[in-house]
Amino acid sequence: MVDSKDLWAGLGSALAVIVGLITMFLNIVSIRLFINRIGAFLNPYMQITIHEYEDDGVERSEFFLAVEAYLSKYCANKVPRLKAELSNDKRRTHVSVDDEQEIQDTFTDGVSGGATLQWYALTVYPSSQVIISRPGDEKRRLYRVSFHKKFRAAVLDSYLPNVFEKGRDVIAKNRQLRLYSNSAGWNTRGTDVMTCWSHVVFKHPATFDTLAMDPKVKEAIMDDLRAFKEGKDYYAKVGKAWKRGYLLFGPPGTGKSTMIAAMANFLEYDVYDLELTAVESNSVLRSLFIETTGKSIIVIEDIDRSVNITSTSKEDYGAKLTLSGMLNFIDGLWSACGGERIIVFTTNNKDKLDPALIRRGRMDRHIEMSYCRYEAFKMLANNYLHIEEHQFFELFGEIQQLLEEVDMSPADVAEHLLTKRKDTDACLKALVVALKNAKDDKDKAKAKEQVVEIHGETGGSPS
Ligand SMILES: Nc1ncnc2c1ncn2[C@@H]1O[C@H](COP(=O)(O)OP(=O)(O)OP(=O)(O)O)[C@@H](O)[C@H]1O
Ligand SMILES: [Mg+2]
Repeated sequence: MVDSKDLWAGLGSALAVIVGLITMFLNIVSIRLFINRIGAFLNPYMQITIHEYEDDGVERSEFFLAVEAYLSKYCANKVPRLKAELSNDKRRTHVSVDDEQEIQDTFTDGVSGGATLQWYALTVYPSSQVIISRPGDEKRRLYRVSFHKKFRAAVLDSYLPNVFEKGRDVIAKNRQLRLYSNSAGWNTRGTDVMTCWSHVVFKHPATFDTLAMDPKVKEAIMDDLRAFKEGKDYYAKVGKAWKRGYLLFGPPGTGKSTMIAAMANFLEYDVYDLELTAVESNSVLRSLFIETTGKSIIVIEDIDRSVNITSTSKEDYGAKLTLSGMLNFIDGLWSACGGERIIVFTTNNKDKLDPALIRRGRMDRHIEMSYCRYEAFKMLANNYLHIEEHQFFELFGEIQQLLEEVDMSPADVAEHLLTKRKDTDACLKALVVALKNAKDDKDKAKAKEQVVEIHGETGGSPS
């Protein structure tokens, strides 16, 4: 039999040992913490880490991607090793700083003076016990930046936001432009038809250099677009949504669609080509609009023909897509959806449009695309045939005179310049013949009109 006193004594000493061990452990931990703290206190440098994935482990961090783009663009010449990968669409190569490297960057801040920062591109591998459930989980990349503590505020308040901003600009520049169009399709369960965007790579060769029009008007449009693109602070300051509306009007073949492509290439914006006839209602229009992203041009071609949204349809309560829906689309919703969007309407008949739809403030600029006049012709001749006025002085003179009298669209002029490309002289002569024919037709039509007028006035009928 064990004596109960001995039992208690045994338990007591076991407890004392356990308490002793715990105390020792806590001491070690606190000593460690203490040492770490002293170390941190004495270490003049601090670090910030930017992980590749967001906390949810699924989405790649926008900040990480911006840092990667920033370092690749602005610091790549300072590192010995780069890596090249194919872009997602496998059409382009993408160069970035290779892993396990140190990259130095400097920055000057008015308050704290010049700072040197050390970036590290690192890859971390999870311990072997971790079960990998997703592709990409087998390694995680991160960027770590180390700098002197005295720059803490400057790095957090100005250097890192600047890296983010510049990195995002680099990403925007490198990305391929997209052309979105809306169409009706089955939803994923195959139960309902819905309207949604699909996209292809936008590759239109048109630029402002190739667009034939009055150079002064062209320059004014380019200035306007430039001011818009760089106007983020201005729009914020005056409390306006960061958007701009353009109405392009003019006869067929005068370059309205070409102008939109030139705008997209110039601004490096995506294009959303909104087909109104496929939009069943205001709410569909609204959801399509909400899905558009910033840095984009939303286009509605032939707005007068797309849908009957004149004022009369306001009263037509049966119409699902209404003028007021359109007006909301243009102004009301902008403020809710961030900014940097341009909206462009094109039409052959400006007069047919409801004034409410195109009043200034909704459509800020009305741009007339007109028939081909001499300045535009010179540009087309240069683009298509690589010729200048002085080389074909006489023919150019003749064409100049005819273009004053005859309305021919740039599309038609371009067509004549294309047909006999190898023989420049023949091309120009063919154009002169076409212009003369058009002039004859115009003169004949005019004469006929006059005859009708004269007979109309005298009450007789033309024989
Ligand atoms: N101003 C222009 N400068 C250069 N090329 C032009 C111009 N206008 C027309 N073209 C040429 O003519 C073709 C047709 O032009 P575009 O489709 O831009 O005309 P549009 O005004 O949109 O016509 P529509 O009213 O029929 O839609 C283009 O492919 C382009 O090559
Ligand atoms: Mg067009």
